[in-house]
Amino acid sequence: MQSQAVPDQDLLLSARGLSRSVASRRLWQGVDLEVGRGERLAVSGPSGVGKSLLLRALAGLDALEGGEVWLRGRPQSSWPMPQFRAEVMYLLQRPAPASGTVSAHLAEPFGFKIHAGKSYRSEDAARLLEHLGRPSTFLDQDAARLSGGEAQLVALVRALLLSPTVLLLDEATSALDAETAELAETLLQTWLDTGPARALVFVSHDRAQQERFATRIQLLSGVGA
Ligand SMILES: Nc1ncnc2c1ncn2[C@@H]1O[C@H](COP(=O)(O)OP(=O)(O)OP(=O)(O)O)[C@@H](O)[C@H]1O
Repeated sequence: MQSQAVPDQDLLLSARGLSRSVASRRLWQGVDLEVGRGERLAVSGPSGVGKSLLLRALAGLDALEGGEVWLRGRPQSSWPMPQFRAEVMYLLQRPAPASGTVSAHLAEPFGFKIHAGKSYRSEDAARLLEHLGRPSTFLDQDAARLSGGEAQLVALVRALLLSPTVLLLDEATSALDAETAELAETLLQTWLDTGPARALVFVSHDRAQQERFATRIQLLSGVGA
């Protein structure tokens, strides 16, 4: 896997020499990655090569087998993990089931200790949803009854409200119609442009989305590929 140098002052998330096996099968090794301020890095590769597992490793959701990940130059292993995960957020294709209203679901993480100091404002949620073509009444809907695409929109808004530094999107817009997917891209672009230092890493099987949205594409090759 090749990596393109990001100037030190812009570097947010980096990885060196990552490796991963599942059931004694080596998926990848020696993986280096860098993502800098404002970047939208696409991780590309064939099905089953381990793209999701790479994003999970970057997010600190799986123990690293080899190598290290750094956030703003500080090794993942030295961060309190809840704090690291509050800054490096991973969104998967099928968000975990939610309950209550959409608004209650969006507000929920603001009650977690790690997000103390941040506060939920329903007008912020409504504004983000409006960018995604949803009226403010959407906040009152039953979160358990959302369609797959709507659940993805809510997961995205929930993450953006918490203002992470790096957002890792794993097929996180795959259930959206083409028009709404483009609205999500525009919203993410705005989020990147308006924040202090933010970056995005995403996996998408939609080649057109990858080409139109990525600022850089990094190929993940399996061992022996
Ligand atoms: N927890 C696990 N235990 C064992 N094997 C796993 C586990 N998670 C993933 N795998 C296997 O690791 C390989 C890589 O999975 P992963 O989901 O990362 O691939 P991917 O590149 O994201 O695939 P796709 O493009 O199809 O979504 C697959 O063969 C998968 O079956």
